[in-house]
Amino acid sequence: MILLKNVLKKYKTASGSLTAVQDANLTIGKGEIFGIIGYSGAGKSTMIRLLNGLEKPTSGTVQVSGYDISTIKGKELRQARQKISMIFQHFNLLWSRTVEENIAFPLEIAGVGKEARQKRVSELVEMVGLKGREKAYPSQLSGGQKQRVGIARALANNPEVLLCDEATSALDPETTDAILDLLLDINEKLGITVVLITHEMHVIRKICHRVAVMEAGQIVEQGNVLEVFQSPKADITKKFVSQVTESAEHKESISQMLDDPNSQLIQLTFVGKKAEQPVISHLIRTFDVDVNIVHGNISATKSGPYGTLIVRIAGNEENINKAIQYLDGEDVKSEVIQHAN
Ligand SMILES: Nc1ncnc2c1ncn2[C@@H]1O[C@H](COP(=O)(O)OP(=O)(O)OP(=O)(O)O)[C@@H](O)[C@H]1O
Repeated sequence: MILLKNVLKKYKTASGSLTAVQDANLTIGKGEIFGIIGYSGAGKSTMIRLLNGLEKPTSGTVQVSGYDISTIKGKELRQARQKISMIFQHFNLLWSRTVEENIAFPLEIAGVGKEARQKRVSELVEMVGLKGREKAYPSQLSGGQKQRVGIARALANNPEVLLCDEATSALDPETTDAILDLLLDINEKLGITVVLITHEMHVIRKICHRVAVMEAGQIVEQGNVLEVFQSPKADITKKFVSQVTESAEHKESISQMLDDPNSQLIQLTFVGKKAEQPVISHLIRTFDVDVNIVHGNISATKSGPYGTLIVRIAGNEENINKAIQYLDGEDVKSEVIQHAN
């Protein structure tokens, strides 16, 4: 459905050339929800503009829905763009038009007749949960309702790909979750491919199947969301994962416990069925160690549950090491927590 091959994008700037994306290779399957996460300046917006043809790569290939976006122009590019729709952080609605007129707008542009337009608009209003608000103007809507209009408008012409540009970044946590649930529902009902860019790991955890992590223009890590949560490799990925698993308060209390010379703090990561097995009680019975649970957390991802448990293991060094080896053998990822340098 989407293929990026060796994509390089350089911008010309007053002080020379700036590399915004380099060595980007991605394959996104039909019907997938794929997240691209990175901090500001990582190159996410450039990636999305490469996907909808607003930018051409300096070199490399971008293919979407069977179109070679990196080379096509004019009429062919316009046709391709009808299959690729987009929603935005600040909604980009027409303020002088009502909800139904906003949703009808892309249908008018596509030359859809009045009757068919009305029918489609009412289907879309129903789908995004805006029934009863058809005649309202954007200024009379909450942020979440505005994004619902944005989503309905984006779906009007039955696109194959929906690009979401920080679509929940302007919303409060509860509204964010409601909009993410709507995107999930639409993806399941319509089989539409969703590509979203975000700086929030919560968004990735909640709805994405796979994720690519970007830093300084490069994809530093990509994979199945559950696997990335369980074994983040790049430092930046570890930071993103800790966004959902650790609070600042929790980091502080952990840091105070690290000074005890007779125990080790271990972070255990469980996925799927492992989260339900009696690993800890076995640990205490088999090895001569004491185990104290310091912190526990379990989150749902699109592909199953993911849990972290921080335990303090006390005993002699040999027994602690044996206990850690046992945990590794059980396929539970364990990591000794040390002071950050
Ligand atoms: N049109 C442009 N001309 C010159 N430089 C640009 C242009 N667009 C983006 N850049 C630069 O490319 C780099 C990547 O920017 P990009 O907007 O893709 O990152 P981002 O991850 O989306 O960040 P943000 O969330 O802040 O937009 C940045 O250094 C940015 O300044």
